[in-house]
Amino acid sequence: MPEPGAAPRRSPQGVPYSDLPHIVNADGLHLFCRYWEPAGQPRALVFIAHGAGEHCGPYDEMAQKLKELSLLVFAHDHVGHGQSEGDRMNIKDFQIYIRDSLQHIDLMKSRHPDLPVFIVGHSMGGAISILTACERPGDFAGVVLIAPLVQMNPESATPFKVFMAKLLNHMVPSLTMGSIESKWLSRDKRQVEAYDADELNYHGGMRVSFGMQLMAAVERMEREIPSISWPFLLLHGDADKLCDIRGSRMMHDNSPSTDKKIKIYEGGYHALHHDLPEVAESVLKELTTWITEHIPATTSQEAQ
Ligand SMILES: O=C(c1ccc2nc(C3CCCCC3)oc2c1)N1CC(N2CCN(c3ncccn3)CC2)C1
Repeated sequence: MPEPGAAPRRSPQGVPYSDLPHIVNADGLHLFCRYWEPAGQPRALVFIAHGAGEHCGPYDEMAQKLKELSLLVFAHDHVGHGQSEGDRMNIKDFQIYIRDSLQHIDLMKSRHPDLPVFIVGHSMGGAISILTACERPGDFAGVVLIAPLVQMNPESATPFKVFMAKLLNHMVPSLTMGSIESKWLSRDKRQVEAYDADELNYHGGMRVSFGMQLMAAVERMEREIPSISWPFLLLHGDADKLCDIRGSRMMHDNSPSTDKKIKIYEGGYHALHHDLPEVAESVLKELTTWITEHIPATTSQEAQ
């Protein structure tokens, strides 16, 4: 409880968190949450992990589709993103994203103990999803990964550039690197304009220290992939200029999971779920179908 008379904690946009759905993470930071609850009894829980520099608002359309299928969808803005507290798009340890995700997932599981849990993650949110599922390998009915960050692009992250990033991280960690233009992230101009106009997105350059955390997450995933046994669906565009599709191919080919699927979108850009309408529609169809097919039959259904 806040100290008596203390000023209310407010979001970066100045809104008191007492007026916003939120959780407080282990570091005392307020994380803005969104919930899409079906009218009747939910069939499953779905946690959406957004990517770097964005927030969970743009996943509303996806969440509404899942809610229509009686799935209870929930998400939060990661530390330093959107309406949550924290230094903008910066983190001292990537594990914080995973810890906070597990905190939110555990909260929702405590409210719905008998429901299967799924995770959907995009880009860096895909890395968060993978490492979260790796921490609780038996807890998730499935993981859907949309253009996940799994591997660095060998053209952009050359050994020399990685060496320089590590050197700069020791010298000037807050130095910002160049950022990819949003027009290379989606072929739908309206989506690009909406992304660029969204003030809840981070539009600055990526700090070297943040890039190092992403690289550390990539190295962690490389070590984890040979032991991944949970079900997953990978959706990736082969024209992705940010998160190399080779990472998704490597995960699909090298994980021992017996329930894995990869769907490649020819010409697809990074933000597949916000790419051309026919691609975005297909992504929604693929993930909603895959999730509903992976909801275990309930004992009452089995009895029929
Ligand atoms: O999670 C990410 C993201 C951002 C920058 C990244 N840089 C790396 C490299 C850096 C060097 C070390 C290895 C990793 O990985 C990144 C992931 N993103 C980009 C965000 N998406 C959100 C949706 N987008 C969108 N939406 C609508 C219209 C246009 N774009 C595209 C950008 C999420």
